[in-house]
Amino acid sequence: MLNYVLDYIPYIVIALCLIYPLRTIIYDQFQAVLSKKKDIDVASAGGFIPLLRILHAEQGATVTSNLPFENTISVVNSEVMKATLQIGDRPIGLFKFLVPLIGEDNFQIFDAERAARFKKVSGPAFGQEVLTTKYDDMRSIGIDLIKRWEESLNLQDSVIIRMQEECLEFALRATSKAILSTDTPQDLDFKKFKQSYDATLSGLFDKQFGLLDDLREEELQQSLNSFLTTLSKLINDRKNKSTEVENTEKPAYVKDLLDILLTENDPDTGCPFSDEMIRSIMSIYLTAGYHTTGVAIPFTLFALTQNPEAKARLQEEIDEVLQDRLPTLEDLSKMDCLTQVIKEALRVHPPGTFCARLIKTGSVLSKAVENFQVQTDNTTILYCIPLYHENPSYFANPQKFDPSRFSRENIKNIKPNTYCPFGFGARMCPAERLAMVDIKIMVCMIMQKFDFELAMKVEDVQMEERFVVMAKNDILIKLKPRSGINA
Ligand code: HEM
Repeated sequence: MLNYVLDYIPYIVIALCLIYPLRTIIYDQFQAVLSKKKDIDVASAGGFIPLLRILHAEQGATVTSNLPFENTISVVNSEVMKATLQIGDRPIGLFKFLVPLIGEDNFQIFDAERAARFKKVSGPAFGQEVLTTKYDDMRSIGIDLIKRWEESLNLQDSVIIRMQEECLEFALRATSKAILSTDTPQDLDFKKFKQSYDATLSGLFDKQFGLLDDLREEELQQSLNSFLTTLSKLINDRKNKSTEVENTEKPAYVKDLLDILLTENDPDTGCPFSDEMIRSIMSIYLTAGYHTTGVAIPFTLFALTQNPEAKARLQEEIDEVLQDRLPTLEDLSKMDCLTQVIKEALRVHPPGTFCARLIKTGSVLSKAVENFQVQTDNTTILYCIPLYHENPSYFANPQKFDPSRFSRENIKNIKPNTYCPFGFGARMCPAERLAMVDIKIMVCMIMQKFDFELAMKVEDVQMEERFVVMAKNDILIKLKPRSGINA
């Protein structure tokens, strides 16, 4: 045995001599392998949400390192969300990319007190009264779309719809109706308005990552100008109309958001809202309501195509409640199964990526958050919405699409501060009710009129992080006629 080992000694010595001069290179390579995980960034992770998924898997509920922003941590914990419910400040940098669209001084980054004062004034714009007044108009937009699809169906047995694209159109129209009123000018070229808006949002989003070449930069500037000019025209038309109405007899009228901005004082200055601020606020509300609602509808339909039992149950409810008539606002509020399906779809496919709060120096947080390394020292907390929704300690079997989680019996079992498609606390979405009605109108009327199935491979339904999480290749839905209402 000893002889056997001795035979190899010369080889070992030669190998060591060869390796020794290369020791630094080998060490560097070894370090590179070890640190590879640390180098992971948004691009190599495949997006910001996948990056957060990886970092949370490595670091636990609180991620304090390797985030692409300074003084920022990411937390997936209901106690931390609870402790920060009252915090109403956001970090300024987060929405900087939208400044060309919404201006430097914009509601998204109003500090807590200013935002609260504004919300008090604008709150009624999303109340029940406005919803009731606007409901028929919003539903008519849905009916227009459905009629268009039916016309295509007259010529063939089935039709394939780019559902995301179509529902984005619905969402932009419905949100405009809700906040800008029904009397949008006749000469508005809606397609152009939508195109310029889409190009603006997409251009601004990519620009922050340095992804615009000169051609797209030029396109962005043109689209932005076109969008802002049209928006100003809409606002001015309405302003003139308000004066006409004021000069004549004032009808009993429920104020929408634009009415409020045109008639109330800015609580911050005590003077009328400036034209610039009105345009900024309208831009923010449109932007916040458009893509979010527009993607929520196709993702709900997609989830139903993959869950035939839930689909059959919902179909039964729709047929039972509505028989052959159009859904009223009251009908929609009675349809429990519809609400549960949409809530579960928003859990599995939340349009929003993350919420953010700035914990200013001196903010007082409850003791409960001490364990989560949240310093009250000018720190931004990110709350990644999908990570809350897919956490198995909050939602058992989270990958399963199970609308019954939101049934009257089960909903009390959902841990508070874990379900957050519309955000949470002081800066929660002010238009949850409006958004739910918009989604319900479309899902309900589509199911009343059509049988539907997915018209693409499931694996081709891919998420793409834009301003919201969108379907990269759209969601293709095949529609076939079924006996239903005569809209
Ligand atoms: C499915 C549809 C929608 C979803 C999923 C959604 C989601 C969200 C989320 C996650 C936030 C951030 C909340 C936070 O920071 O805690 C937010 C804020 C906001 N949303 Fe929505 N939203 C939807 C529809 C709408 C609509 C239709 C409008 C208006 C017409 C709207 C207006 C706003 C505004 C103005 C804010 C900022 C609130 C603030 O800064 O205090 N959203 N939304």
